[in-house]
Amino acid sequence: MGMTIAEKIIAAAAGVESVKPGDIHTVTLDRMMSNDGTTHLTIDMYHQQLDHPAIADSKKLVFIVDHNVPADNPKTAATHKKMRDFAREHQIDFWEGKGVCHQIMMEHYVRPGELIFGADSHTCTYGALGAFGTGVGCTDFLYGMVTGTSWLLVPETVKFNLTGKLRKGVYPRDLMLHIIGQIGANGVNYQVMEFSGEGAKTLSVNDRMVLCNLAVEAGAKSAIFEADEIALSWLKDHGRQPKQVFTSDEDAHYICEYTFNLDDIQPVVARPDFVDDVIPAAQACGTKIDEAFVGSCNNGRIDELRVAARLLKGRQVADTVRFLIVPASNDVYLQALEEGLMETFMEAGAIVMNANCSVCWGSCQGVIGENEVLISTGTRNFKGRAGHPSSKVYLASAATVTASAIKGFIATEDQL
Ligand SMILES: CC(C)[C@H](C(=O)O)[C@@H](O)C(=O)O
Ligand code: SF4
Repeated sequence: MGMTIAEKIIAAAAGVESVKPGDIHTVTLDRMMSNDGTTHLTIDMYHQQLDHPAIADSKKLVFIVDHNVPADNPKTAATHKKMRDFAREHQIDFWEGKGVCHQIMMEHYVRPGELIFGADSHTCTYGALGAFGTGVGCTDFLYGMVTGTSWLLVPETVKFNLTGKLRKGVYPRDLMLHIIGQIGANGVNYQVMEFSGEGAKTLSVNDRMVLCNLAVEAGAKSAIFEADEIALSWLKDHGRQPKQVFTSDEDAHYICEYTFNLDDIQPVVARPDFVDDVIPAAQACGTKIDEAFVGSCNNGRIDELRVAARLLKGRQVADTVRFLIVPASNDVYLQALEEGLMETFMEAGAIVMNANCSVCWGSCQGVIGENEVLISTGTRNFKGRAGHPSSKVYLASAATVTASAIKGFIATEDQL
């Protein structure tokens, strides 16, 4: 029986010839990332429950402060200090205020064929480069930190065959929200979403990140694209070589297969409070909004900033709306500066913030008040995600978010 890309990565990490879904293996981790959401808890466990043993390989560890940065109160300042001190003591790569963890990982670390654990659910993003990334809790992270290994139950793989090409005015974000709407928030629980087909070839690494990143919102253990020439040339541009490039065998086993024709996708929104409550954006048009947000590890890259700038050029953000634009990293920020996008944002009356999770995380910047409505390119829209429990979050593409910020109510770009 052949193997899928994910199975081949796990087999290599386990040092065995082959694996199959349902097997449990001990795997060697290529890289581990943890952010300020939970690293302080891992460090506490390390000191209190393990009596501070040696770290297996600190060169494989990356700590990133991105969720509440700069610190917004003494409690988060203390968690950051704990991370900073620990990273210094153990020579761990440490990033603070330079961008959202997954964006930093993609720009600087991830390589095709790697097995990467992150103490963050959207670690599945790394599949855009043909790596197996998955989110773990603090206990598993700590175990990996001190042993360099972990256990892994080999997941089933689901094939997503993509055909056609997205039409003008339709974005990868619409495609992925549409897919989640179709398969549901539990659609691929503990399974790998493998994207392939001629439609996959029309997607850039940025586009693939949008798809892989949101996979966990359908319950996925991981998500992956084959590291093809598009991924390899992106990697080369970023000064890295693959660890190993894997392709799925002809006779690999898939638990099921779906086909999505990209030509059929239209702009959509996910309604509050469920990511899989997806409807055509046209049906939500007219809903009054208080805040709009372009940013996050899902949708805060240069592509989305360019879309926002294109629509904002010569227009103004509605008086009744706060429009937050937050680059996913400083590299994205610098690129936007170079292209003059920041001027367009400022002239239009948007609020540009430092690279961080911002209101996607909903505990630091831009939180929304009682009964307020946010339209967001963030990852989640459950009750209270962006602020007050009575507030509401619609998820949409950067184009729909920007058009809505200009109009003051949910609108699509063709309505401008
Ligand atoms: C803080 C972190 C553990 C959390 C996650 O795991 O995803 C956050 O990034 C989120 O998006 O909700
Ligand atoms: S941007 Fe949002 S989804 Fe991504 S890591 Fe930050 S809080 Fe989590």
